[in-house]
Amino acid sequence: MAKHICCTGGAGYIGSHTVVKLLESGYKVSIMDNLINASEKVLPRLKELTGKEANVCAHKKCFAAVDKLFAEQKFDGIIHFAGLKVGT
Ligand SMILES: O=c1ccn([C@@H]2O[C@H](COP(=O)(O)OP(=O)(O)O[C@H]3O[C@H](CO)[C@H](O)[C@H](O)[C@H]3O)[C@@H](O)[C@H]2O)c(=O)[nH]1
Repeated sequence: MAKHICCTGGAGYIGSHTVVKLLESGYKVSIMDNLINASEKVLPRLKELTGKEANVCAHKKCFAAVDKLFAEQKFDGIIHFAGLKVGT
């Protein structure tokens, strides 16, 4: 059975490229991203690029959606890309 990876920040720059590679490599992928610095348009592009569908939790600061994701899904690993840069 395919390993299941949760990718936080998976709609962002590095995260979305990682999701593409994971899907192409045969992993099952869940994306958790609050879209604070990403566009929803990225999400359908991931399927267009890979022909495979990620499970998406674009939670927009809805913590209940995050709780639901973790209650319903079992993950083999989590890759954490959800973060904001601080300007200098
Ligand atoms: O609390 C948070 C904070 C952020 N995010 C999400 O995390 C993702 C982070 O991705 P970013 O694209 O913001 O950051 P990256 O580090 O992937 O990429 C950034 O750094 C790169 C170089 O390291 C390039 O400069 C790129 O253009 C720039 O966006 C975003 O989708 C954002 O919505 C959350 O889900 N929750």
